Amino acid sequence: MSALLEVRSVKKHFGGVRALECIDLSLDAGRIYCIVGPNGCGKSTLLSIISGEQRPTAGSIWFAGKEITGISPSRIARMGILRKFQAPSIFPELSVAENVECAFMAKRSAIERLTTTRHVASLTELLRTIGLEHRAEMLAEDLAHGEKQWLEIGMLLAGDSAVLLLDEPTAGMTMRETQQTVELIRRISSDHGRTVLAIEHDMSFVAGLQCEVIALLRGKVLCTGTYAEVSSNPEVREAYLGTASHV
Ligand SMILES: Nc1ncnc2c1ncn2[C@@H]1O[C@H](COP(=O)(O)OP(=O)(O)OP(=O)(O)O)[C@@H](O)[C@H]1O
Repeated sequence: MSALLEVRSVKKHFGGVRALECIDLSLDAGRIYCIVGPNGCGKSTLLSIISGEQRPTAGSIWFAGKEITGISPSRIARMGILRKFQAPSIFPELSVAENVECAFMAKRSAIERLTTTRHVASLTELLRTIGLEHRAEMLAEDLAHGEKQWLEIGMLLAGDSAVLLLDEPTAGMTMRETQQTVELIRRISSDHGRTVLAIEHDMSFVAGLQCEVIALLRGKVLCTGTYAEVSSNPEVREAYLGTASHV
């Protein structure tokens, strides 16, 4: 089976700063991947190149067998690669259900909008997936921090997404919220078949996902493997505060 998303020999230089050096990645449909690495190693730059916000200095990005290098972020989003930033992009003055409704509206055709029974079923199912069915009528601005993040993930799911790019999805969350986010992302992959590529610093989150981990260091892929494999790699441990006990 060919990969859904491929990063081929991607470099990104900002003047003399070599943010990325010859990155190759191959992501399969429906699987979860986590990028880890110290501050400044190129994690955000890599996500920005995949989502089209930045052009690589060299190399290419391929999605579902087509080259998407240099395509605008909005076209890439319409093709099914959606990015979530740390600060949630939700409509605070709308209810939780209305927020998800907006995401459904953005993708549905006029005829589909008229088939309300099917739509109500999808809305209810989606709210259940993100654990917010009991909050459907609550204003989004009144949600707890973690719930706002789950709502935005739900909005990405409601759109025609094949790949979700998540930028530190558990930043600022309690341990319990982090654990619930692990469960949500695993459901997104197993039940909804979405590919997830997340950047994360919280190693309990990375370990909980039980996914392929990609360790970056100074713009290069240092190693890939399970959390246990990557976290026991001496170079990875060295990169995190010398012998880093938190990896
Ligand atoms: N627009 C830019 N102009 C110049 N240098 C940049 C730019 N964006 C990123 N860099 C540099 O590229 C390198 C990689 O940055 P990047 O933000 O991708 O790292 P990161 O791993 O996401 O870091 P963090 O974990 O702190 O978010 C850093 O040295 C950074 O200073």
